[in-house]
Amino acid sequence: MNETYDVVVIGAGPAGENAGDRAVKAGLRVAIVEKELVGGECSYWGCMPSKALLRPGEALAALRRVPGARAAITGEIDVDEALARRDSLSAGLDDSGQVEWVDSAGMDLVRGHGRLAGERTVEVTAEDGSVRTLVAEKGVIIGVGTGAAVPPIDGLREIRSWTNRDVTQAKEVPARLIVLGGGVIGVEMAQAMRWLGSEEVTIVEMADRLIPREEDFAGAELQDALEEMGITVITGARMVKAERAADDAPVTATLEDGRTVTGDEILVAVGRRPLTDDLGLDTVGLEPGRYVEVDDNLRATGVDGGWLYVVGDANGRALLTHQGKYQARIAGDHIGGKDVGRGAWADHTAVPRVVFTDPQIAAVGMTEAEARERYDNVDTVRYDMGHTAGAATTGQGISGTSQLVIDADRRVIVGATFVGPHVGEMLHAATIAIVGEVPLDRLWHAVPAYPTMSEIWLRFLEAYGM
Ligand SMILES: Cc1cc2nc3c(=O)[nH]c(=O)nc-3n(C[C@H](O)[C@H](O)[C@H](O)COP(=O)(O)OP(=O)(O)OC[C@H]3O[C@@H](n4cnc5c(N)ncnc54)[C@H](O)[C@@H]3O)c2cc1C
Ligand SMILES: NC(=O)c1ccc[n+]([C@@H]2O[C@H](COP(=O)([O-])OP(=O)(O)OC[C@H]3O[C@@H](n4cnc5c(N)ncnc54)[C@H](O)[C@@H]3O)[C@@H](O)[C@H]2O)c1
Repeated sequence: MNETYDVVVIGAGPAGENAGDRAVKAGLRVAIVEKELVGGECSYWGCMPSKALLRPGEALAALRRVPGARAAITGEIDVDEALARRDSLSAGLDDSGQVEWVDSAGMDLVRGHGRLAGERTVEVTAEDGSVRTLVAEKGVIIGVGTGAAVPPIDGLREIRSWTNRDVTQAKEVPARLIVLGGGVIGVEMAQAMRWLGSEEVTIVEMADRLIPREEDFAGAELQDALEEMGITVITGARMVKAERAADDAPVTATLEDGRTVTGDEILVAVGRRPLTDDLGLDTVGLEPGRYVEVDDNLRATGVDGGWLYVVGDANGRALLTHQGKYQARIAGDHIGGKDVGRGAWADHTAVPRVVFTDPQIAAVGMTEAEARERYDNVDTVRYDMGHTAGAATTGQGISGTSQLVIDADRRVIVGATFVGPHVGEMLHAATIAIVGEVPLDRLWHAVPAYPTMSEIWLRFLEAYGM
């Protein structure tokens, strides 16, 4: 027999959970389908465990920069305690807390693999093979997320390798780690593993710099910091082969120029693929295995009737928890009949991004290159965080380039990048300035407190001639 709801959400990650929650708050009856752990990738194999693994090293690095305090460091990182903290922050892979939350939010949890079976219909196959059919009178919200992409490198798919799941839940720190991909996961996990005791960490990145989607100075300054702590960074390199003589033997990776790198583990971190291949997309005229294109109300553009929403990683707009949750709130409100204004327009103009390494890279809005494509007159202004009084009082040797990208015709900020310890906490000011299109002449009156690192805002404006 079919079970009828107003809304069926497929995928109980951060995006699906939030979309369902908002739909309930709008008075709708909601079922949420989950095939693995309620909470999704972020809670167990993403944001939370990765930040837990980085934090001890980051805290120690911060203390080492403080003369007088650094003498108090007399030991090493307690790796067992660090891993236990990781376990705690990822709930020991136990989703009972999240299940309780789903319940308290008023959603019905349906365990199993959900698939569309035509318009407004979801079939859920449970682990025991039984199938339930859920009918969604108002609509279906897809929030199925992504999995690690594994490139077609000779041997790589055949040997034992690590994805984000293995590295974030590692029980031991490998002595030698090869990291394929110098994007966000690659650099964060390379630094975490090095801090936690890996003797040799080698990053192999195809592009000519780390974090290639951000400003070039950011990747270069991060590379300097990683190399200084003993990490080998190879950029502009193509891996052509990966092999192990036996499952427990070391892995040897061969690069296109003949160089080889040896490790105990190899982490593959070259991007993601949407989990839309086995989702019944073909039953509603969409192509399986792709990111589903959506409009700013998060409705799939290729589906008539506006009943299918896709939120979070699965629409490929911005593979970030906060952005998925933002979309989810808009989708949940929209399906509940609320006025959502222009919808998820910030996806195009003001996506905040933080790479949680030391130094951090924090960016929002457009890079300089993106802005130059979009606007006729673009100015940039750079300043070194190290020259602020806040950096001097925080510690010794703090430095890092920061930059504003300005649409000179409107005199508003359209992009910002900060490099330095803990600069992620500075990012929201820039996000507000971009979203609010705050004119620079008005910003002049937003006076940063002395002595904070936020004083860089004053220095930016002075450097811009104000
Ligand atoms: C190592 C790592 C670190 C990260 N760090 C950060 C960070 O610091 N900050 C940040 O903002 N982002 C971070 N991210 C990205 C973040 O994890 C994702 O953007 C976020 O999890 C996406 O949320 P989602 O709800 O769209 O998908 P997911 O979290 O992937 O959840 C999707 C859920 O759907 C379920 N599902 C899939 N298919 C089906 C199906 N057919 N039927 C039923 N259920 C299904 C899955 O089991 C999963 O539970 C990180 C990612 C990784 C891998
Ligand atoms: N702090 C955060 O917010 C955070 C942390 C981790 C992950 N994430 C999210 O997860 C997503 C996935 O992370 P990711 O690091 O896997 O992807 P990514 O897109 O950030 O980086 C992948 C990197 O791999 C490189 N690459 C691709 N193919 C390659 C190959 N064959 N050989 C060598 N290098 C290759 C790319 O040039 C790129 O630099 C990110 O885009 C981000 O949105 C966010």
